[in-house]
Amino acid sequence: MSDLQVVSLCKVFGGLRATDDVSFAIEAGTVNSIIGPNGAGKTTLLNLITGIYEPCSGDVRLGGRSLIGKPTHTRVGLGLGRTFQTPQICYNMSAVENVMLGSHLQLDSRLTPAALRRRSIVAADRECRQRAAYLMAYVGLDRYIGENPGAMPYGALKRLEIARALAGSPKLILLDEPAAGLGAPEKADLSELIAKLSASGVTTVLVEHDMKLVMSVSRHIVVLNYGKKLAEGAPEAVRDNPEVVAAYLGRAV
Ligand SMILES: Nc1ncnc2c1ncn2[C@@H]1O[C@H](COP(=O)(O)OP(=O)(O)OP(=O)(O)O)[C@@H](O)[C@H]1O
Repeated sequence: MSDLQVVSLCKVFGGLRATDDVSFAIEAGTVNSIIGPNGAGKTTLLNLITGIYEPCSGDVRLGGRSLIGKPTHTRVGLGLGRTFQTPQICYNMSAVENVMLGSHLQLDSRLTPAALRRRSIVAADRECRQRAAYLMAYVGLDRYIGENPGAMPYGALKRLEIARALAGSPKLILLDEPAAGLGAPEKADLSELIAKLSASGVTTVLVEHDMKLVMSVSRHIVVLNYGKKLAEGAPEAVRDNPEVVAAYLGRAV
């Protein structure tokens, strides 16, 4: 069953077709990657899926429902989660509070009950904190729960974003260059975490330059070049596709 469907998606900046009639489907519960040389349109595509950009034409469907024109909180409510290329962290909050932010749609945010510290609000807050702590342990960050993110290494901040995205209970999580800036041991841990996410039923989509990681974790790969879909398929088929190799100018894929 397909979870995410991208249908004839287009985005034009001035005269530049950054996304040019791109269509593909992502199967529920699988790990997928979107790859392509610099400027191929990967980030634009991700921004179209998450609603940062509205497409000129085409559709994005999650679980059969169109996301076009829906605000970010509705997309999150429909099961979309994401991380950013550069971690977007609130440094005036503790690590666990950053993860709690990801649950805000599930909490009662009305002013009066919050100001009166109603028992239900206090209980929900405690539950939210416990779940955030659980998610931090899930991504391997239990030692940082009470820490300020400023004291955390870069690789841990990238995992903190994954925990925050998971706090929104996504059906599908988009990871924007999750391996960028990580060392080899951290990449190995990331690979394990991605496999764990997939095993738990979360559909995963990576936008990633690290081909070793992409080839080892992905079930399905979509290749973009100059805004168009150049190829898609299983890692071996994509790696052996002469057009893909040519697009990477001879770089080993
Ligand atoms: N907001 C924008 N305004 C104008 N042009 C843009 C904008 N965003 C992206 N582009 C252009 O669209 C094309 C695709 O860019 P995009 O960032 O999506 O590629 P990418 O595959 O993510 O590249 P990279 O791997 O370098 O991050 C590029 O030519 C880029 O200059």
